[in-house]
Amino acid sequence: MAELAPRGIAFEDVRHHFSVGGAAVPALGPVDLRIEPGELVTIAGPSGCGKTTLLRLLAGFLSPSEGEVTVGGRPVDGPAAERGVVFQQPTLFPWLSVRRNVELGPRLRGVDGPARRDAARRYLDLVGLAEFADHRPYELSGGMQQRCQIARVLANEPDIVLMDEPFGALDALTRERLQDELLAIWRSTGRTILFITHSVDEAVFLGSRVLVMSPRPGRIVLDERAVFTDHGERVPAEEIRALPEYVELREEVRRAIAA
Ligand SMILES: Nc1ncnc2c1ncn2[C@@H]1O[C@H](COP(=O)(O)OP(=O)(O)OP(=O)(O)O)[C@@H](O)[C@H]1O
Repeated sequence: MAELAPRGIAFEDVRHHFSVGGAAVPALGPVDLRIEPGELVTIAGPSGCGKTTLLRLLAGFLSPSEGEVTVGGRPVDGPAAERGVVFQQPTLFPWLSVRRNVELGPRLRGVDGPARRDAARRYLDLVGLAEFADHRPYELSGGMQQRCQIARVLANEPDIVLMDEPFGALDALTRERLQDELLAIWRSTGRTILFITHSVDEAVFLGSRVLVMSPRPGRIVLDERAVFTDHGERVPAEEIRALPEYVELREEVRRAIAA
């Protein structure tokens, strides 16, 4: 097998089961997966197939029942700042301003005041919230709160960003805007991103690589390179979505999910 880049992610023969009423219920696996730094991997699959479980194993919130998850060759043995998680519902502290929410991670890591403020400014700017730095989270719309959460995670300078249906609760227009913003952030930061979605279109539009999982216990049944993110900067989203190869991959993903 080809050598994985130093900060690459590997799932090796990973299985996970949950104990329900004393019985082991298989939720995931076996999964063998290698992700190179800088990939934007989208993961789709039927409800309950184990997408979140896969993400939680990489986040270090769960340990696999069997097999091993490694980053840069080191086993994942708990959460770490190098792996940031963006949840479906923003997890912001309502009593802190937007800026202080974003500064919190760097503050906990002992980053000094000026550097913290710099990081907050840079990432709030990146997600288009610079003007709202002194607002409280509850003064923001759902989409803005989600952008704030993304800035908060990026301010920790994670190598890997794990996103669990981050745009699922947003209206269609906001969602499309955030998709474009995420691609811009990905291009400008070069982060590795794993992005779970229920939307076939979102998976194909965002992914540099698209994975589809089978029904529980989830295995990877489709693993395709997608090139549409390469067009993103030059070609409007609606033109990308009309490309024959885009439509074809969307159908392929849809069929894989339905199989
Ligand atoms: N803590 C738990 N205890 C018992 N079973 C669990 C637990 N967490 C998840 N499961 C089960 O494991 C399976 C996979 O769950 P998971 O949340 O990973 O799926 P998913 O693909 O993310 O689902 P969805 O798309 O609906 O969010 C499901 O059948 C779920 O009921």
